[in-house]
Amino acid sequence: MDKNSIVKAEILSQALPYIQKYNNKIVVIKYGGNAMINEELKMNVINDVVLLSEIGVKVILVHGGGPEISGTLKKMNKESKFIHGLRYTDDETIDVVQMVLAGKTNKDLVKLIMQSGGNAVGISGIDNQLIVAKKHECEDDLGYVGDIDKINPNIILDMLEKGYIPVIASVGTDEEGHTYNINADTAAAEIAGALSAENMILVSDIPGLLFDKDDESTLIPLVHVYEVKGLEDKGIISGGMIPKVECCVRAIRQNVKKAVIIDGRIPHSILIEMLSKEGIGTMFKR
Ligand SMILES: Nc1ncnc2c1ncn2[C@@H]1O[C@H](COP(=O)(O)OP(=O)(O)O)[C@@H](O)[C@H]1O
Ligand SMILES: CC(=O)N[C@@H](CCC(=O)OP(=O)(O)O)C(=O)O
Repeated sequence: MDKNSIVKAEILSQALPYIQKYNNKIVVIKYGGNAMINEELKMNVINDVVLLSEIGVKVILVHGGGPEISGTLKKMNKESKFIHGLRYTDDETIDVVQMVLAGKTNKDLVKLIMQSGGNAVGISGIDNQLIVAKKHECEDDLGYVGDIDKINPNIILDMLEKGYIPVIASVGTDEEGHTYNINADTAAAEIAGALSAENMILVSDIPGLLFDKDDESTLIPLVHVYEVKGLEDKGIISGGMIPKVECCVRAIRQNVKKAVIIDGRIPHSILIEMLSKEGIGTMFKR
């Protein structure tokens, strides 16, 4: 008997309890733009998403695309400005955000899922008023950056029911029809919360939450919600990590059982997180 076959069978059999645990359960995966840059890694992430869907997990893919938005703005000679991890979004920028996120990035991901053998439908938070937004409140005026007022999840449930993987771009709209730029981590957390998801996974290009953001060996594997304030006060959480961590906390507070930040650069990081006892990245717990 080939030794390799035995190892493979062993791995599959160890995954069985996790496959059973997640059967028919909703899992929200947020795929960030920084982990989308390399085509090979992109295919790796997409293959994992399709595999999970094939084994009966109700996967929802919420995506960002920050670097693509910045790249398009740069071609227009417009510099991007971020305040506390959120993009300052003026009239011109919101059009670019909608065009890039709900257009190219969304449809590219749908195409990859189809190529990988899955069934996907791409929508944005504007469709069927999935994400009802309002202007983001803070001391700085960020223009058309939105906070989420309400999630209308029926369209997602209909898609899942029919066996489609919903691929969701993080833009929303208000009653007057203004479009808002929503941080994709925020969109994932509110969607996960509205659907009481079993798990929310934020796929980025960092190992997880680090004690020292410039030293990848300083991973914090587990964070309790009550510890977050202290980490913020010590300045450990900054930039794009601020919305990410806040979203994990919000998801947990809305009864999502587990929220994790994982590294999309590691092949099959989603499967390692979901189907093995080792886990990966930073897990947030109540
Ligand atoms: N404590 C920390 N641990 C890890 N990353 C951190 C930390 N504090 C700030 N960061 C920054 O947050 C970034 C991740 O956020 P972001 O770039 O918005 O990711 P994504 O595009 O995947 O949503 C990292 O690249 C890093 O520069
Ligand atoms: C308000 C705000 O900052 N919105 C983000 C939306 C895209 C996003 O979140 O993309 P990543 O997940 O790739 O960072 C932006 O304009 O970049």
